[in-house]
This record gives sequence, C-alpha cells and structure tokens, in this order.
Amino acid sequence: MRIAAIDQGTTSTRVLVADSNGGADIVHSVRHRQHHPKAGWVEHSPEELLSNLNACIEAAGTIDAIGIDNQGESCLAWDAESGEALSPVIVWQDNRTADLLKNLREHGAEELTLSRAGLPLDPYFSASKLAWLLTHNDRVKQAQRAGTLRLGTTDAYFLDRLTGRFETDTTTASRTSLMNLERGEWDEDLCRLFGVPLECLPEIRPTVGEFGSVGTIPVTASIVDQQAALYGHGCRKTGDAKITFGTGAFALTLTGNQIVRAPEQGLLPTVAWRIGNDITYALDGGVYDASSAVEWAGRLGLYSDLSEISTFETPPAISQGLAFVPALSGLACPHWNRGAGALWVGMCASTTKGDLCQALLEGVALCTSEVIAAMMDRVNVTDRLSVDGGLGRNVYFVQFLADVLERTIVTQRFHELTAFGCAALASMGLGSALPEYKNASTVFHPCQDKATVGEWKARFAEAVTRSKGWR
Ligand SMILES: O=P(O)(O)OC[C@H](O)CO
Repeated sequence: MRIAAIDQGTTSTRVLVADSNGGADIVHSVRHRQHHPKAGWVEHSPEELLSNLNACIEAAGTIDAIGIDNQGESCLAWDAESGEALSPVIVWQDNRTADLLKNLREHGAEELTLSRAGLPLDPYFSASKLAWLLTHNDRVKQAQRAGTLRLGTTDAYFLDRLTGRFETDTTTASRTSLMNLERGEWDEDLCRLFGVPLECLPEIRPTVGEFGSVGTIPVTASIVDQQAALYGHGCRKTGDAKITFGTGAFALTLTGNQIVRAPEQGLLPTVAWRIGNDITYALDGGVYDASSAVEWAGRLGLYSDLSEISTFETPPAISQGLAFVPALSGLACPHWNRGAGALWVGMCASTTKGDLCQALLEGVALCTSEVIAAMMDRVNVTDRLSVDGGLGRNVYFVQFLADVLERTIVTQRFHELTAFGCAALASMGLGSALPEYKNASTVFHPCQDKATVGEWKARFAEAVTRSKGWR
C-alpha cells in the first residue's frame, strides 16, 4: 500500500509518500508566490496552488489513496459550472476585514460567534473574508445572481476541481466561524450574521472517509494542516500537545470529546478530527509570525545563512534588555490585537545584526510561552511538548523555548509530521493502518532558574504592551 499525503501549506505544496513497509518521504515540494496587493492583504493564486497539487499527485507515482491537508482559514469563491476561481485565495493572514469586524463587535456580535463557533471576531477566520468577497467582488456578485456561486476554504475548491465533490471536512469548517462547534454543521445564524448564503457552502464530511477520486485513486482524508500535525505527532489523549513552527507557530492540545471554551485566555476551541460521528476537540493557540519573521529578517539582510543564527556566543538578548515582538501580522492568542506592530526595543550603539536575530528568535519563543501559559489555565498540558517545523531544527531556539516554557521539548529527526499525520488518516480511510514510524528524537531540558525566566517574561510583556495598537 502506498499513500500520498499532500500538505498544501501557506508557503509550499509538498507530497509525502508513505508505504506499508514503514517508508515515508517527501517526493516533491514546490513553493508558490505570495501576493501582497495592499498593506495587510495576502493572496495566493488558486490556479497556481491547483497546478502544484496536480504536480504533487503526478510525482507520487503509483499510489492507492490520497490525503490532503490544507492551510485552514484561507478561502475563495468559484463558479459551480466552470469550476473557475472568481477570486484569489484570501490567505488566513490577510487583514482586510478588520473594519468590518470592528463594526460587528460594536454591535455585540461577538457573543454569537463565541457561543456557536467558539471563535472571536478576527480577520483570521474565513467568514469575514467570504463576506468581503460578496460585497466587493463583481464576479462573485454576478455568480450569486446567476445561482452558480460556490464559497469555501481551499480544500473545498481543490476537492471540487480534483474529484468533482463539493465538500469540506469538520476540522476545516471549524475554522470558518460559520460552523456550530457542538453539532458540526453550518449555523444559520452565523451565516446570516456574515451575510454568507448557506446554500453556497460545501457539505461538511468527516475527516476520514470518501471524498471522491482523482482518476481511480480515492481521496480518503481531508484535514487542516495543524490538526494533521497533531495526529502526526501521535497525540491521542486529552492533554497531549504539539507546537508546529511553520509560517506561524500553532500549539494544539487535545481536549477529547469536550469543547473547552477559553475566551478570557484568547484560546480557540477547535475540531481535532471527526472519525465517523465522533468529534474529537482540541484547544488551539497561535502566533501569526514564526518562520515568516525569520525569513523576513533574512530578506532584510540580517543574516545570509540559517546556520548563522542557530548558535550564539552571547547570553540571551532579553537578559541584556533587547526584545523583539514578532507582530508582523498583529498579535493573536492571547492578545488578539491586529493593530499591534512588530518592534525591537532596547537597542544601543553596540547592537549587532546577530543580536537582532537572537532577540527575534527569543521573541517567537516568548510569544509561544504566552500561548502555553494560557492553555495551562484551562487544560493539563503534558510536561513533554513535541515540536516540529523549520524552527524546530534551530538548536538555540529550541533550548530557549524549553527554558521559557519550563518544560521538556522533544524534536524529531523526521520532521514532516503534518504530511505524515495526513497520510496516517488517509490510510485509515482506506481501512488499513500505516506501520508505526520509528523516529529518532532529541530532548531539550529547561536549564534556567525560575526567577530569571520570570524577569525575561516580565520584560517581554512590557515590549508586547508597547507593540499593541501601534499601527
Ligand atoms: O500553512 P501553515 O503551516 O503556515 O499553517 C497555517 C495555519 O493552519 C493557519 O491557521
């Protein structure tokens, strides 16, 4: 048995082929363009993503099933008859609907979104992006009048184009702010609130099962990338948690069949996966910019090779009073402040490029520690945290993370856990199970005293306060 898992993420599309002999490897990976037509706007080309997906399927060779994981909240509009995209993909990071949401918040609408979808009013989620398309895009309006409009997250568009099935899964639907979290169905009141016609949305299906076929190959799993990573890390019990350091940093903790609501902590209850009729929930907290902040620093010329910023001779920058707040797209959990601006604070004439990079890495770790602290208020998060993603290979970063989380961190040698989780679910959809993957891991233990870490966090909290509402 050979399974192809396509990881369609924010910066790339990659395919992992896993087989029944225990093999698992990425066989093709391609980056796509990021379009920024205006400040705060982030778009992808639907056709480019689709063509990358097709290239991945082609590169996978002979396979028995396909699983697809997606970038979550990113969404678009397309035409039911021609399949043609009517809009670009509006990416989860896109901020264009901030004013619309401010207005809804002032009219007291957040109570409804929190109680039904579990989500605050933030441009992150798909609902306001779809509302924006319905009011600002003439082709979308025309298709709506003609009765051929389809709206959805990227998974629904890919499935429609690849298999002819207009479907999404419960995890992805839970990121739109249009789904009733308890029932796992579209919520009429939420659709009315955002002006999104329910009849234009895809059918919500379990995460594992039938999503049609690409040629003769069945698609047997569809899931959000973060949830796929949660599965790929082997998290199965309440309190099991992982952090993926991709474009952003996303921490998810399993909460079993309980929806844990934590609006005061700024955490998001979400669906981990739905198998048959059983919904497993998780609590999610994200930092919008992690690797994206590191890449940005590279573009600014602060380093030329990642190896330059994986060890430092100097003590932590924060201990010298230099802090960086990675709010390039604003602050998510626990602050939810889209107006926050990224900043370095505490520079002096002797500050070097290396110091700035050191502070940047620490800033991502310190933001993540705020997310885990918020989670600890609501769930008993496991003492050993498993991390993956590009920054998981930066030794300085992971050790600093262990210090500020005051927990043991485990990294894996094979770090394609998002695609691997997706492959495992797709294999389940085929009625079989992939053999357990023997992954060598490295363990990082916290080695700073509590008082020192407390001082660092207090200093960082001051920097975060300054960054809020800056833009
Ligand atoms: O595509 P990634 O890995 O940056 O993850 C995107 C997140 O799922 C957005 O919520």
